[in-house]
Amino acid sequence: MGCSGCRVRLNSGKALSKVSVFFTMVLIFTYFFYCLTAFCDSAPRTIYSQRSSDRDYDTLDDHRRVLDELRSSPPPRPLLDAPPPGNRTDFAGAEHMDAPGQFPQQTPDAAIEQESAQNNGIPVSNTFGTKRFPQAIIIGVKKGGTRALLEFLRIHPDVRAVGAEPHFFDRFYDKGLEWYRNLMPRTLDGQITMEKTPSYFVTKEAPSRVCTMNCQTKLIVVVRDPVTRAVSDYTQTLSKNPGLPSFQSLALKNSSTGLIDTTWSAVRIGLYAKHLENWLQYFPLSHFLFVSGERLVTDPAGEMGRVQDFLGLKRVVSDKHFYFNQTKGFPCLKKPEGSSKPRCLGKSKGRPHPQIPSEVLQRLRDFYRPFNQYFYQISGQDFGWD
Ligand SMILES: Nc1ncnc2c1ncn2[C@@H]1O[C@H](COP(=O)(O)OS(=O)(=O)O)[C@@H](OP(=O)(O)O)[C@H]1O
Repeated sequence: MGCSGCRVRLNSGKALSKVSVFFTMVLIFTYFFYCLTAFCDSAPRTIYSQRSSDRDYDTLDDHRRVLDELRSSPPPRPLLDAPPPGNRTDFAGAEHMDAPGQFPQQTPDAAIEQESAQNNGIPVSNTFGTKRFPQAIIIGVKKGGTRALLEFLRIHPDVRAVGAEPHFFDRFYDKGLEWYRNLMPRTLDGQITMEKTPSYFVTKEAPSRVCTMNCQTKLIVVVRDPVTRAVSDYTQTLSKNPGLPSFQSLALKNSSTGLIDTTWSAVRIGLYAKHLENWLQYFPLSHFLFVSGERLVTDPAGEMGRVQDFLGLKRVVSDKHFYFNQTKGFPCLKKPEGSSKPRCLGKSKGRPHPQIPSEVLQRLRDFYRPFNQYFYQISGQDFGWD
């Protein structure tokens, strides 16, 4: 009895081991089948496939890290390797307004990143719309009021603009048009892409280059009395280099003759007619809008009306967006895009100018007069600087 029990146990043991061998074989077969059809993730890989997979993770990590860095820290990094001495504050985000804040002055990358950050962390601008070449560019003039104009325009829901100055058509042209297009914010159909780089107006090659991108581009030039503009330019340089020689010693070739030194950029930039002639070789006058830098201060809404008409936009930006800030001495925005606070431009916009001897200013005024007259003639607008 005892032995027959042993046999039964022996037989059932054999049957069990046969079943387990069968299942093991099935498992091994299935495993190899999956490996052969490349679905097997746990199979040992070749060195190449391991590397490429690591690379995928690295890339993802890199993207995540860069995005995190951009989100967590405001971007103090200068956009472009070497911004020109006269424009550094435009890149570094170094401009601070009198209370309660400042307009964005940051790198293109950061400006683009901020667009997504502004949507409660939902990268709306990264997912919708298309990066397009600008249909309109503020090409000048330096110290004319270009930042104010761009920030006023950015209130408009149909305008999307790069925050910083890309300097593509003067300094970074060799990076190629795709590089430039990539700096642009995404826009939906019907929205206008814009940028401002005031040095384009005085860059010889800029007109042909802009035309190579698109000869239909609309061009906006903010012009200001060239004498005040020169002093403003000098003030900016002086703020970065307190040891700078006096304005008069730079503006005059020699004090006894009173001849103006036209090689000094602060003087040369104010020869608007000369620079405009260069642009008119590539663009008809109808492609230009000349904005008065003076009226942009005294009547921002009026000047913005002209700009919106020129761009074919609905007149959205109006009186109700501005108030005159007595402390700043300039118009400020009641409620700029993405903020609930009223804001003025940074400290480097609208700063006090040093006292310049009146005879030097008069000498400059006399020098500019014929150029101004000629500019009024070509542009068809009298800015009343004389
Ligand atoms: N609303 C408002 N707030 C402050 N400043 C204003 C404003 N509107 C025009 N301006 C004038 O803009 C001048 C600076 O011009 P830009 O922005 O073209 O300068 S830059 O070329 O970008 O450096 C700046 O020149 P300065 O007064 O010499 O600082 C201002 O006079």
